[in-house]
Amino acid sequence: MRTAYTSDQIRAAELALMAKLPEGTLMGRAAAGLAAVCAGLLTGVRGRVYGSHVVLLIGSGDNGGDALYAGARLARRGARVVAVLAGSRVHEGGLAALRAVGGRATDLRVPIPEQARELILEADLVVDGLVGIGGSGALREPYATLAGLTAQASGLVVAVDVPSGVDASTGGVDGAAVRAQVTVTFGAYKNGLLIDPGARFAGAVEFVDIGLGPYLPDPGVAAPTGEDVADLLPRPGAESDKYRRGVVGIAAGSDRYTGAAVLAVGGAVRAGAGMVRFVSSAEPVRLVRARWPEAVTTIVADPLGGNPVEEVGRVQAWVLGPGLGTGAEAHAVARAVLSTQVPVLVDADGLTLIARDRGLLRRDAPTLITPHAGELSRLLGVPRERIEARRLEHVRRAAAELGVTVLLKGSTTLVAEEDRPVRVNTTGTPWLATGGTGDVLAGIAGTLLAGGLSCYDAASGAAYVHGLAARLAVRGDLAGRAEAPIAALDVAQALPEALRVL
Ligand SMILES: NC(=O)C1=CN([C@@H]2O[C@H](COP(=O)(O)OP(=O)(O)OC[C@H]3O[C@@H](n4cnc5c(N)ncnc54)[C@H](O)[C@@H]3O)[C@@H](O)[C@H]2O)[C@@H](O)CC1
Ligand SMILES: Nc1ncnc2c1ncn2[C@@H]1O[C@H](COP(=O)(O)OP(=O)(O)O)[C@@H](O)[C@H]1O
Ligand SMILES: [K+]
Repeated sequence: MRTAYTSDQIRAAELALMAKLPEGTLMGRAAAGLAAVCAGLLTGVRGRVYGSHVVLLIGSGDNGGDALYAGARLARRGARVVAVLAGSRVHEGGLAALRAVGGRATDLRVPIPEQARELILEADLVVDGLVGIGGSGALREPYATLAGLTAQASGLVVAVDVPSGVDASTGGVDGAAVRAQVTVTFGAYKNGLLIDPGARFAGAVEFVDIGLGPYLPDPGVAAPTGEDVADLLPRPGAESDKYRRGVVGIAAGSDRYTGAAVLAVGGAVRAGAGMVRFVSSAEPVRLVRARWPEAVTTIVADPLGGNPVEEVGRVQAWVLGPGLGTGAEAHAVARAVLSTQVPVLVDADGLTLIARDRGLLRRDAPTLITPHAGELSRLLGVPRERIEARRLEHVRRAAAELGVTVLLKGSTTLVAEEDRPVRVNTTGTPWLATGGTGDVLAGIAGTLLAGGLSCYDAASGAAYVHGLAARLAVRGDLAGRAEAPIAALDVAQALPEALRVL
């Protein structure tokens, strides 16, 4: 499990560790790690460090100090290093170290942009040491202008600890931020490096151990690794039969929306359900039978004329909602499914139904909801953009207010349950942004619920496997082939291979 922390948590740990070490030890470790990554990158693109042009963007805090000491190390190896001093103060020790080895510093406090512009645009490497975990709020000038210029840099951009402009604790970005190819982070991951929009700005994250581990508190955010997920997933044993492996019920589709049902059933079948029981009206049932003969189907002609799921048979978990519709008949199906005593996953139209009738969520058995930001917006009465800008806050709030497990979809998928760290998914690809992939995800998570996983584990396990399957589908395999668009069914079809390589 990769754990992540807020700035305050990291600062407290750093203070505890620093108290046991001679002054400057941590910054020394940080700068050495930063310089090593930069040297490796420069060697990769230019063949050597010697003679390369390095520009350091230096703010007034210790983040700038790290960059200056790292710059001094690069200068010692023959790099031509210029520090752009953007703050009202500068880390004096770092600046002296840089100057001592021939590094230059331009005092651009007065007329900043022009000179800095050329330096940034033409450098082989720009090192962002404007602000780190001490940053708060939108970047002020001249930092904002400098951060904006990094988007036009022709060379590499490496952020120190966290890209300036990204809120390290939340991943929020208000205004300009440095867009880095690589972020070299010290001591521990910060939440903002894993959660969008911040994660997008961080690029690849390189971790430098400065010895903080024993001083870190319990994390508020955690990203399961492939190994963690493999450990969670149920595997059939010699004694297994289809019922013990888990029967998942899927109440989805309507005469108007048939595809969602086919995709959700496909996700469930391909994720390894013992059995899928599908219940819907005649047309989706016909299509599901044609595409997935493995599913056992039940047609409910009149959901209002009795309990619409009574005839379905025993299931260990339900998936409710994809393509279900939102009228009175769909409501009757939702009420019947949510009245059962087994875990229920609510997605898509099911979420619209519970947004209108919160009473449906009053139940004893566990409930997992899987909204995207638009659906969560209706549930919380918060604008969609605000949810996307502050995912961590809103996924936590939804779990607390609704008393359910929440999987928030989007460019970063998060899973929240009260009193547990928010889980972040690290697989996936922007190619997943295509109609129907969410239905496949619902089917996968339903299978894992039916297999006995908790909502929390089923949701995070499903997100991981779904994202991995999508990556496989996009490339044909994982070995660096070119990418191609995928359709939702491709994700379902790639599930066995994803489970094989996990
Ligand atoms: N504390 C420690 O033990 C260690 C800290 N390290 C480095 O120190 C950093 C934290 O240093 P600091 O606490 O000095 O803080 P920072 O250097 O992150 O930033 C603080 C400075 O930035 C200014 N600032 C804050 N928000 C701003 C905004 N929106 N616009 C413009 N200016 C803004 C503040 O006025 C202050 O001068 C870490 O991110 C890391 O890079 C590392 O050297 C490792 C050890
Ligand atoms: N930019 C993105 N990067 C990565 N994954 C994405 C992105 N956009 C969407 N996704 C993923 O694609 C799926 C889309 O699901 P959803 O929004 O329910 O669409 P649909 O209802 O069409 O199935 C989710 O798993 C979501 O996390
Ligand atoms: K930074």
